[in-house]
Amino acid sequence: MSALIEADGLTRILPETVPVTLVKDVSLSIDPGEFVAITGPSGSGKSSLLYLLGLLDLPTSGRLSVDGRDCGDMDEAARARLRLDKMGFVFQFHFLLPEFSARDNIAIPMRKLGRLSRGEINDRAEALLASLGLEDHVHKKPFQLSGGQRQRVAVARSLANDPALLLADEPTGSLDSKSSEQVFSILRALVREQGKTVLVVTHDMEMAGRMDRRIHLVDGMLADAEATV
Ligand SMILES: Nc1ncnc2c1ncn2[C@@H]1O[C@H](COP(=O)(O)OP(=O)(O)OP(=O)(O)O)[C@@H](O)[C@H]1O
Repeated sequence: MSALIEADGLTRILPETVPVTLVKDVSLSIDPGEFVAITGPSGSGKSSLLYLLGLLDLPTSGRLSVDGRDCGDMDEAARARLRLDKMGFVFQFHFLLPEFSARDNIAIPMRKLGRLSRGEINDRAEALLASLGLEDHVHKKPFQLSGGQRQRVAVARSLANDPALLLADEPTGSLDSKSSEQVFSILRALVREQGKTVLVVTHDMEMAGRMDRRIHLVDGMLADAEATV
């Protein structure tokens, strides 16, 4: 089986007067269907690494390939296309557009990709919402939803284009324990039942302990990446 993500010596240095090293010499490989936690102390570079792996930021040096494609010589349009086609993102704060309904928020990435008709997009958005227990909230705007419901809409949006890879940055960080558990269960089901690959940045070591593998960072570098499966 070939890896979905392959990083070799990935390094990101901010060119400040005194350069800031966010990520240093990270080499890793993520296989399809893995459920992986990225852990580490505050400021250790977890988000920075996730952004590099998600093609939201560019490494200063090192190589990255996603789905067998070398990202090194891609221009921003090619990176954007690969993101839209293969990746879904969930952040700590939902970043839903406030003036759009839940359904219309989910429709946006599908419209951008341009593969489905308007009717198909609406049907798929409604089906995604129903699959996450939100069938009664299709036409509600974000302010009419609870924090946990909003985050489930954000998960539905991340799944809009049926990505192989889901990248989540503290997806339960702003939720109470019940909603956190609900979102965690959804992510786990995406891996176990749909074979998706899910990478989650988390401070929550108990949650990380329930995932397949932990990638631990200290000062932007890999510490011990131990596997339990
Ligand atoms: N634009 C920036 N300018 C200067 N320093 C930055 C910038 N972005 C990030 N950093 C620094 O880089 C380091 C890594 O940040 P990053 O957000 O990746 O860490 P993290 O492990 O995700 O942290 P947290 O758990 O607190 O969210 C931190 O020390 C941070 O202060």
